Amino acid sequence: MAHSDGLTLESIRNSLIRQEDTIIFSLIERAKYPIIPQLYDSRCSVLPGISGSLLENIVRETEAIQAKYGRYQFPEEHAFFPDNLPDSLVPPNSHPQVLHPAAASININKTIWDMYINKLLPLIASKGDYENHTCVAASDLECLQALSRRIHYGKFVAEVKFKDASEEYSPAIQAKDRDALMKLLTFESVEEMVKKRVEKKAKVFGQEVNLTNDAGNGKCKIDPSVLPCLYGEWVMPLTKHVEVEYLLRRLD
Ligand SMILES: C=C(O[C@@H]1C=C(C(=O)O)C=C[C@H]1O)C(=O)O
Repeated sequence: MAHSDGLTLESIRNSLIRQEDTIIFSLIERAKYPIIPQLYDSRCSVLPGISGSLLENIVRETEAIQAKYGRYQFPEEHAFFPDNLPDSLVPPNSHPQVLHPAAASININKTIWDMYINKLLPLIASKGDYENHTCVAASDLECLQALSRRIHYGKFVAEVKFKDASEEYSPAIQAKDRDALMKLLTFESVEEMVKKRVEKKAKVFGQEVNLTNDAGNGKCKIDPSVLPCLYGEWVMPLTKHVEVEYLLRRLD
């Protein structure tokens, strides 16, 4: 069903499908590098007088620049270090506001950061060193932003689902019944398809391309089985967590 804002569940799902490509390509890029423990450890900071890990500092400062130029005016973008971001110099964008204003209070980037560093990275890279730590941090930031955008897209998914069936969602929202909301918004068959598709995409995007053998030589730049695991254990549950959090505030 199309709403006055033009959103449909199908258009939202198409965006999630396209975002899979971004996530998988960014992970393939990140898998070129090792895990450099000093990058993530605040005790190993090489920056005199500055606290926090190198990755934290690079992310915080990159976000400050991007905030100045308007990145966080868009409701699908969420900063990892939202406190004390500079104001945007760019005039507010004129996109119609689709989400309930309470959406702005939902940011689960701390959880996404921990999942990425502690659970996901060890599945795609092993410990080692690489001279240019900043390059690796920039690659981490690409992955983090792609995952964050996808997971917080749950707000849009929830908005459309609510508009499509407000009479079913409203009583569960009023009763603050998280389990009932989770049940209403879950589509297991869609989740199974997502897991199969991301595995296939990792196989296709990660294959060696050469001119003599179209199918590549079976080598893959990233283990494709990581993808259904990443999506099944973290990306989809966290997206649904965002959906529930949004719905709980939808009638405020
Ligand atoms: C995002 C949706 O909501 C839920 C979460 C899904 C996901 O994160 O991919 C898939 C199906 C649903 O269980 C959806 O219905 O498309």
